[in-house]
Amino acid sequence: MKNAIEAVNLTKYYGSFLAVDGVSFSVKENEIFGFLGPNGAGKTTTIRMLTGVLKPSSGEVRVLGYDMLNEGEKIRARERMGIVPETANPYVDLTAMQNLKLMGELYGMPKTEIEKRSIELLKLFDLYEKRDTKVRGFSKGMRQRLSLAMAMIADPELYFLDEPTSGLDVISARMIKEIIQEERKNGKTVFVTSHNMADVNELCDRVAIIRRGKLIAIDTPERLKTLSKKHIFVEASFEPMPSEIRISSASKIERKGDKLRIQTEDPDATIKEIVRYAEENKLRIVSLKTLTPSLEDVFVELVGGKNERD
Ligand SMILES: Nc1ncnc2c1ncn2[C@@H]1O[C@H](COP(=O)(O)OP(=O)(O)OP(=O)(O)O)[C@@H](O)[C@H]1O
Repeated sequence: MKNAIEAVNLTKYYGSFLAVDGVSFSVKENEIFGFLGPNGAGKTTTIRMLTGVLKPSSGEVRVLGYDMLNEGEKIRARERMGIVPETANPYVDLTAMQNLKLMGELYGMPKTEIEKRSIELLKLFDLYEKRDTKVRGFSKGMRQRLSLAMAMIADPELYFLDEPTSGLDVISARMIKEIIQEERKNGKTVFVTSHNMADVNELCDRVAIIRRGKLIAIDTPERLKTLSKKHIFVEASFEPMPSEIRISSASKIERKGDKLRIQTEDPDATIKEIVRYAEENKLRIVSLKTLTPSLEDVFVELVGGKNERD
């Protein structure tokens, strides 16, 4: 599979302040790739360099095979991208329909196609009834839905979405996430920044975590969870319940109601020991399960639980 995005040693200084520090990664075609980090970590700066809005201090960016540092190639790449910036900005004095039409014209689409696609998108985002209302009267969720609709007008191959669900009502956030997933099914690639672990966990095939301008981890959500050393527990309950149990691979054993909660860095070894222990002591295992950490646990552990530049 080809790469939709390739960033090599991407670096950005604002004056003497190093905001993005030698970041390298690639995003495969048809992947939903999450870019996760606390406030001020460098997510927006990175997405702006990837989309050609901001020139890197050094490093290389290729998007859809185009060199984003070459002006001519950048224009061709941008024709095939849909972008929702951090502060999404449909014009408030235009209606929803007018904003979509304007965007379609910017992409150079034929008039009849703009009309057809706009109606389709207004319906998809549940904005059709409001098509002739000025955006000034729209809620934040409606504006964000419209912004994504505008990014979708020319049916791009690749989306860049900066915090698309941040601060939205539940219904708008859900709708946006569903449409992102639907677009992936249609073969599209999505690069999405977020500081919301739950969203990233739910949406993304792979996640990069950025901290103080540096990439500190990049993997699937499930594999990232295994990076956590502190938060893996095995819960077991036996009949009869032993008053004491010795498990050499456990780092801590606690009684929790009718279960034993066993903290471990090696759940595989611990589970095998529990089964052996039960057999040797003629105990029946009533339940046995592994509690893996949430992506949030891992995130807090890796980034230290603080916003970057507080
Ligand atoms: N134009 C600028 N001039 C100077 N410093 C800037 C500028 N833009 C961003 N910064 C700083 O660079 C760092 C990274 O900012 P950036 O907006 O990329 O972070 P972020 O991860 O997107 O954060 P947030 O989640 O708050 O949007 C921050 O410390 C920010 O204050």
